[in-house]
Amino acid sequence: MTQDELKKQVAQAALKYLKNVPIIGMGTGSTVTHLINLLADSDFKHEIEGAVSSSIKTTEHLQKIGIPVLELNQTGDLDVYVDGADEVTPHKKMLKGGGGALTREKIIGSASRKFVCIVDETKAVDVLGKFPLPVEVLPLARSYVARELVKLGGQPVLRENFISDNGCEILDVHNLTILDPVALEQTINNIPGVLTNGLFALRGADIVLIGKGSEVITL
Ligand SMILES: O=C(CO)[C@H](O)[C@H](O)COP(=O)(O)O
Repeated sequence: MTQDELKKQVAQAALKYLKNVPIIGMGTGSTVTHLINLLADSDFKHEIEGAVSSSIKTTEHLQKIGIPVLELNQTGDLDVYVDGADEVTPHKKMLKGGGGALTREKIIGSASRKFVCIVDETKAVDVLGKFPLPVEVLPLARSYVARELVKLGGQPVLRENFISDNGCEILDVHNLTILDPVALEQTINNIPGVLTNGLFALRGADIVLIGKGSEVITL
């Protein structure tokens, strides 16, 4: 199977977590795009009252298939949030933000009782950090934050021609050794000017679905 076929397969397996959930939380990325397409053809789409979306791209896609998009401020905590990841460990810690939606993803994921992470097998790792760690920064703090990230041993690279949905920039940090993802997540978030970083370790996933060969593994 191709990587895209694995993404579609794992998205299919995630559909059942959205059944009988009136207000769903929806992530961002190509795996989630498959999920929204499958949702459009599902027999329970009409039962969904609305969705809280993690990006403008996802909002547009949800609206296109007729699912109303709600603000998190209107809904309170959600039952289920489904999203992809760039890396995930057997302990369900994730590295996310390849698509640049990390801040909203972290907010909605944190405000959800169940975080379902859907990935193809190439994203399953033992140790996080091969994928460059995205750090969303206020533009005026970019250089300062970059220097602080160098002190932590990383090599920050400004994501070219990219402005997040929050009007911020992203530094992709290469070569970090992530021995303690919880500690590093907190350390980076404590740098003034950082909106958030792509480590999802303090609040990892509750369920991880991995598309592997012809099957889907559940952690
Ligand atoms: O964190 C993300 C976006 O900010 C995505 O979940 C992550 O980049 C995985 O994307 P894809 O499903 O396209 O592989």
